[in-house]
Amino acid sequence: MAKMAASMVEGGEDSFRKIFKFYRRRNPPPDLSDVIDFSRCAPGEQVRAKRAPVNLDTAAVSDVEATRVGLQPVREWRAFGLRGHPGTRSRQSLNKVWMRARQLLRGASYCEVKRREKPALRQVTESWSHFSMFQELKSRTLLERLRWVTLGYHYNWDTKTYSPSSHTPFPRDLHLLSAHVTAACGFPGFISEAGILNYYRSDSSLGIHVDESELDHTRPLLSFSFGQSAIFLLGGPRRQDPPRAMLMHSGDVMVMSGPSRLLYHAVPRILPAPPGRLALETGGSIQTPPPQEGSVVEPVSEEEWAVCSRYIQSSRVNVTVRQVLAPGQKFPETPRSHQTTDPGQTDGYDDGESGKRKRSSSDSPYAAETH
Ligand SMILES: O=C(O)CCC(=O)C(=O)O
Ligand SMILES: [Fe+2]
Repeated sequence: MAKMAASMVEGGEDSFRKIFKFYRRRNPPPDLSDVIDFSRCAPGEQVRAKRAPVNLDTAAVSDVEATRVGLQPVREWRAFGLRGHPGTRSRQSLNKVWMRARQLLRGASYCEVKRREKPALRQVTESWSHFSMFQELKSRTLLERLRWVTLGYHYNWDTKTYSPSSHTPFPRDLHLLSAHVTAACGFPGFISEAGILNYYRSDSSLGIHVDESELDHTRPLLSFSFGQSAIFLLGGPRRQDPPRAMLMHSGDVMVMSGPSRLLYHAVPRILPAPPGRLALETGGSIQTPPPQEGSVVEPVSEEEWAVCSRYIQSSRVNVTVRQVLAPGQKFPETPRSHQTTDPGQTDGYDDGESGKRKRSSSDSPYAAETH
């Protein structure tokens, strides 16, 4: 079975879609032996050929700065790159930084939320206060329906653009967290301008896509994962390039930078978190974590913390943070529409089965449901 995924990699044209379907399959469940699990790499261990340790700039972020945003000191992070990734020439096409993230599901309480409502499939954009958002989320059914939230420059799913007319201030704590992670990875001066939070239930998936709507691609894209684990497929610069499968666990941070910034990727499957993994985030209980001295992270109420802790026992939350503009760059007068696929593809985010899923403003391209 492991051979099956491997042979698809040689398959050419549709190999990404085939592998996506292979990992999404319910019956029989797929063999996961080809899926890279960075968490199984002990610190200092000589990693297999595919993986390579990444040098972090430990001087870029002081221990105090790291602690303030909920990070461990940089010297304690375990960072890996992916060597010889198919479709890239980079020997370190992917940096994966391991950290202990203390704050969870914070995105669910950020204001200005876009959400999709079922069964009316109505997309609404609303300004919600922190409090009313939380009140809404307490309703189990609403929480189950939540698929995505946007921050900063809100992404327009129809035009695939960001614009200055749809903007709310980017949360300071998430920006500082992102700026410290990028600085430690060798990218100082990162400005967090847009965020997309994806909420995954156990049967959710995210279709094959590339994130290219940002106007400056020289800046890295960050991805923070919380809750249940996911199989993440990282392909090449062309839609059909075969992907490599890896696990994203709670607390993982992925930094897509350099040539890997514009690689196709997808999430075909959500998997239960390894035993004990979520205890890191919840501190082993559903009690609110004690406030850290000097912390920049907004405090959460006990009630809010309990809802979030419960939610991630069965769901996955992924937060991507993007810099949209280069320093000093302005939005064009007439926004250009971005295609998120290579020529020939009409649908930016597909679910691995061409034509099956049509996108519109009432149908979020993110966290595509499998059913
Ligand atoms: O959920 C993930 O790990 C990936 C999310 C992603 O690719 C995106 O938001 O563009
Ligand atoms: Fe993406």
